[in-house]
Amino acid sequence: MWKLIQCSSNVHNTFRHTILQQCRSTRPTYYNNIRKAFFHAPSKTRVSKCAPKIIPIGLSLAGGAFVNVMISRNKVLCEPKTRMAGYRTVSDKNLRFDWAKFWTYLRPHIWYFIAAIAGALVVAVLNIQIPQVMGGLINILAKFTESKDSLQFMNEIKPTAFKLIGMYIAQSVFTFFYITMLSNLGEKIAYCMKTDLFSSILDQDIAFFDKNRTGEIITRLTSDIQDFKSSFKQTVSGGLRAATQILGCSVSLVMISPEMTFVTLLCVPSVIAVGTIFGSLLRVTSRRAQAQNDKTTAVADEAVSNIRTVRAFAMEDQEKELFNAEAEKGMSLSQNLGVGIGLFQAGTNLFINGMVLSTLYMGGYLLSTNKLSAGEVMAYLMASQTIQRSLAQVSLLFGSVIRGVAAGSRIFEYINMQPTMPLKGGKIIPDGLLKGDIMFKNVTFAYPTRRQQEVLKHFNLTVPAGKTIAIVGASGNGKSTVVALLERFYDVKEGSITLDGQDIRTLDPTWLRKRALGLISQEPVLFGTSIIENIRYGKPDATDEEVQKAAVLANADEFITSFPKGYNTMVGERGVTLSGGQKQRIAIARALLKNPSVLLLDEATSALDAESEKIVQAALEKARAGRTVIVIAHRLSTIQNADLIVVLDKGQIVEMGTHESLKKLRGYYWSLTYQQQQHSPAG
Ligand SMILES: Nc1ncnc2c1ncn2[C@@H]1O[C@H](COP(=O)(O)OP(=O)(O)OP(=O)(O)O)[C@@H](O)[C@H]1O
Repeated sequence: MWKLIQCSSNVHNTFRHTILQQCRSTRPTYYNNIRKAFFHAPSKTRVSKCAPKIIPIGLSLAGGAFVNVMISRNKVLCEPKTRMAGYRTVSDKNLRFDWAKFWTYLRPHIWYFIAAIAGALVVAVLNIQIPQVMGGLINILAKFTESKDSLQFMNEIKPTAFKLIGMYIAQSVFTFFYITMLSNLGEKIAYCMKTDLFSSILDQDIAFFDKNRTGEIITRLTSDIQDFKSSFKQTVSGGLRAATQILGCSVSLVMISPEMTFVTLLCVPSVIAVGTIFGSLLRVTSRRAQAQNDKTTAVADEAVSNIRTVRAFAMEDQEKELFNAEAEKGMSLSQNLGVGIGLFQAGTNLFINGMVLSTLYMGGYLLSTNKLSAGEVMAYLMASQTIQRSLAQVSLLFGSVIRGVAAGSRIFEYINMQPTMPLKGGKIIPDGLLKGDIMFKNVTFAYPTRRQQEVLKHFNLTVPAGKTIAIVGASGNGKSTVVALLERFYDVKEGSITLDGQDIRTLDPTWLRKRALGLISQEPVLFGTSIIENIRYGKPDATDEEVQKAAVLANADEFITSFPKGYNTMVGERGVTLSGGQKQRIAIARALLKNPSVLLLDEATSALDAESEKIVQAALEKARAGRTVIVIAHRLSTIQNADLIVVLDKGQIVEMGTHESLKKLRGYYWSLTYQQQQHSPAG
């Protein structure tokens, strides 16, 4: 299957240009159509009005790569397995169950599967034979209804009765065996899928998290995995047993009486046809219901994780209303699904009961004409009842299959997603050689979720190693974006960012974040563990002494050691048991522990009161020594000592200089300082 191409917009522009150039020479007749389609493209992935036919184009890419690209009705597709730097290919129909992927999970545990199948087959064979043995038993009973010779009766019935007991015991043992095997298999597959899913989610671009709500993402990890697992177990165990029993008992039925079997099975094909149509309708409803459940979870997740904001704005009622509305939509979709499944099961029951009645009618008739014995009628009834039970099980499994396939499709959608920015791989500047020279060269950038809004426009900035640069400007002017780009949370649309002369896109992102850069932001996020573990997050292999040294540097050691449990104090969820200033100093210690060459301070003291700000500021002053520092600050009083102050307005640098020179300029910076002096308590 051809894969849909996705790429970041700057890559897309180059790609578009390359396609058009090559198309002009190889497919001149389609050139205009394709050109029109590309230039009307509303987003990077879809081509709105496109060439009427499928047009394959051989495409040579930079670096000697050659791929076949296909412009289909409204999409640009490339060959499966094609890998192009900067592109990600996604399955055209994201929400289809990916059987090939599923096989990669099943394959390593195939022996469990085979063992389970073998066990289930033995059980099924026993289930098929039991009615026949039971029929024999009935025939013996019928024979002795007139005669009162109990000794003879015991002698005749013993072998058949023991055979039956043996079969029942074997049936139990093999049932235990195959269910255990299947359960193990299901757990192993679910474990592998869950870990791959989590890993894929964590590897996604930051833009993915901008687009998708946390609750929706978490649902895939929790209820979708759970649904898939239980559906898999139920379907394989129940389905396998039911299928073999239906097949085996059908053979028995034919052997006992072909005429009766003919009558019984007359209506099966039509039932299968109706079931298939019904099934696809139910699958769609099930997917919708699950998507709606995700939304409901997301609303709850947001409300609960932001409970303080909800409480502070007295928004409990509105949150409840929002949740209720989403839950109601979910309920109505699930109700529709329930009605569908109910209809299906009711129809199946009707069919099954019809089968029993016709069997009795025909059986009675054949018995009266001596074509069948009582035991044979009994065996026939038991076999047809086994089929009946199996069919009932199939109809029950149906709902579970639908839920499982929908859950699996959603899990594979995320597992198959490839981030456009790798997390690892690339150049590393060896320790000791990293200086910390930073340069933004003609950078233009728009967030992936808002492509029309250019947040930085032709932004140029040089930060020499060891210097402190402050970026100031009104809110929403792109200050934090500068930091986000340096951290490579996003890639620039145009231009480049270099560290010691190396484009950061060529550097190993893990090394860049772990070793080169230290970020301290306004809202320090701590994990719900001990203080020492929170600081150690900056360098997992740090010794206790290193942790304490970083805490001393961050002016945090004093307050930490004043706690009864010192560094082992638990901080509570997101650090709720600490004050803002304390949390911030732990975050500083965490960043300093990795000894970064570049320190990024994004409004690190803005959320603090004057007293805490002074302590944190003192910690930051110590931390600055020997590092390149980029400070973003609202309170201009905190950045007066910076070597250079850059004033941003609407994503462009409008002024640059030292505090004194900018004040003399009496421009934007001066007016910002003036406004703050007016509003400060002293002013
Ligand atoms: N993840 C995002 N997705 C889409 N747009 C964003 C995102 N983050 C920020 N923006 C937008 O980018 C613009 C610049 O935001 P940025 O956070 O860089 O401003 P700022 O100058 O740091 O503001 P503040 O001083 O208030 O923190 C704003 O218009 C903002 O709405």
